[in-house]
Formats: sequence, structure tokens, C-alpha cells
Amino acid sequence: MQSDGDRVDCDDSNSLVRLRDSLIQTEQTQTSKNKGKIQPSGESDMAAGSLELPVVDLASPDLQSVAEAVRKACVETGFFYVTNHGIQDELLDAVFAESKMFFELPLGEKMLLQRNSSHRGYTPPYAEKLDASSEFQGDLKESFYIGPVGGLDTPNDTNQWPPKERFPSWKDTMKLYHATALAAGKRILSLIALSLDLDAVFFQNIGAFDCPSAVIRLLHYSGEVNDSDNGNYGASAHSDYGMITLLATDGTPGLQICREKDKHPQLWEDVPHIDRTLIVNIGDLLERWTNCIFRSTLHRVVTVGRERYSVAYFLDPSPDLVVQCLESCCCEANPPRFPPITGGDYLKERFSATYK
Ligand SMILES: O=C(O)CCC(=O)C(=O)O
Ligand SMILES: [Fe+2]
Repeated sequence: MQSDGDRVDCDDSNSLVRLRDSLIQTEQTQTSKNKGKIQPSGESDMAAGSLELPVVDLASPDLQSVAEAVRKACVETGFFYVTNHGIQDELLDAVFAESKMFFELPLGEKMLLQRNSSHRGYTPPYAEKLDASSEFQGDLKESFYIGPVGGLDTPNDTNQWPPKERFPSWKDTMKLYHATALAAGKRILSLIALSLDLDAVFFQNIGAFDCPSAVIRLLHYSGEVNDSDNGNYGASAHSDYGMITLLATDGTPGLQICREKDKHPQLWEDVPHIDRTLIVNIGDLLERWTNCIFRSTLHRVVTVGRERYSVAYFLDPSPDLVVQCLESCCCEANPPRFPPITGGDYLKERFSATYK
């Protein structure tokens, strides 16, 4: 992938490329203005104050303004909040309650549902390292993966479920969350399509949602850090692989983003919690699709000495969909940077690099 420094500008007709350029310039000016306020948090990176990310109202009738806000956010930070997303408070509360109930089980019982070859199920602390260069054995988080849930008794459901006797409503709660988050994700992607000067139903029309790969990742950070984990992360620095991620947290701080991953020392900014909103971020596949006009931003979760729960929902297109740089993001001077690839092959590549 080319870095920003290598990027070739397009002619004036490409508003997306121009918008990104002006935002990068503003950001550089602001970063130098903020220099005195930054508190160093370690040798290799720096922590700044909290970010102000836009809040996108999915119920707004003014689609044009909303699409512009989405475009600005995707170009500038790759992160924004969404409100009126259609996921009921009661459902989110139930998902967090079921998640807590599961993670409270003794490790031995959780390990009975250890992640299988289809990446469904439980991963204990230290089992995953989102930043391959981390000096630690693995991240402190524990997680549980739930993929698309078919009808009852679906023979090819590779999901793993806690025992029904002790978790009577677990599967139904997760199934409902899966479907509801998918509906929210589709609405967000239609705004993203508008923000790219495409038709609102673009992703639907090309078949991205025919058989979408959507996965819930329940996350638990214990908040306890022993001496040997000094400096380790709840979730180490990474960008998400797919199209978009919808993130709900219990409000405990810890999430940080780094807008300029190639700048050293890296500048990490806290993403503040806003009650009842979802945090949405762009993944690597959408960055590739938009020829790097949209950003898939590096993020991590630091430990703050408090227990933390979150629920990520990774929405990726149908595996056989061919993803090629969008015309509205390319021009003669800025040709496509990536060859076409199917969504499935791309994710397979990324997963096999993570789980060698
Ligand atoms: O727990 C969080 O807030 C973020 C988790 C995350 O980035 C991920 O699971 O990819
Ligand atoms: Fe992530």
C-alpha cells in the first residue's frame, strides 16, 4: 500500500481527494498547535486529550448533510458515532448481561467452547495478538465470536453456544442482536454510499448483502494487570479488516485511536463514551475499496484498572463479491492502488496472517 506521502493528486473534479487533502492539512496545523498540551505516556508513543468525533443521526431527514458529515469523518478519522441506530436499549442491555454471565464462568468451562476452525467461540486472555509486533504473548482481553445465526437446527451453523439449561436466552439474544446490528449496518452503509457520490442502495445492488459475513465479538477486559503485563494492552494496536465495525461499550474508558500510524512518536487520542451511541469505524477492506480516500484507523484498548465490556460487530460483504477501487475514488493521476479481490479472499488472507 502507498503511504500518504506517495499519493498522487487528481484534478479539481475529484472532490473526495481534495477534501482529504484539505483535512490532512488542517489536522497537521492542529497537531502542531496542540504540541504543548500533549502528555507523554511512554517511550514510544504519546497520549493527547479526547477527540471530538461527529455524531451521525440515522433518523435525520436531511440525508445530504448526514452524508457530508459521514464523508468528512471517514476521510478525516475513520471513526464516528451513530445515534438513533435502531438497536433498542433493552436489547443492548441484554447482550451485555448475557456476555457478563458467560465471561464470569470459570476458565475451564469457557474453554469447552474454545474458538473452532470457523472462528466461532471463546478465546482466552493472551490467545490473540492484534498487533503482531507486540512484545507480549498476547492481548489481555478474552472474547467470544458469533457468526450469522440461521434458523433453529440449521445443520451448518458453526457457532458454539453455552449450555441452554444455564443460559436459556443467550442464543436468542445474540441472534436478535445479530439481525438488528445488521439492519443498522446496512443503513450506515447506505449513508456511506451517498457520501461517496453513489446510489444509496449501491452496496445492496452489487450483492454485498446477499450473504454478508457479519460477526459479533463479545469482549471482556478484566482490568487486572500483573507485573509481567506492565505495558501490555487490553487489545493491542490494530485496524479492523472488513467494511465497517459497529462498537458498543459499557462506558468504561480505554479505547484510543492513532490518526497517523506512520508518524513517530505515535499520537494516541481517547475516544470518549457517549451514552447509547454506537461507535462506527471503517475497516481495511473499505479503505481499499475507496482507494485509501477513507481511512481504516489504528486503534487499541488500554487498561485503566477497571473491568470493561464491549461488543464489536464486524460487517463484511458477501465472500464472493469482487471488491475493486471505486471509480469515484480514482482518476488518471490517482489510479487504483489495488487489484480487484473477492471479499472472502481478502479476509482469508488477513485471518491467516493473524492466526498463523
Ligand atoms: O473493545 C473495544 O472498545 C474495541 C475492540 C476492538 O477494537 C476490536 O475488537 O476490534
Ligand atoms: Fe478493532
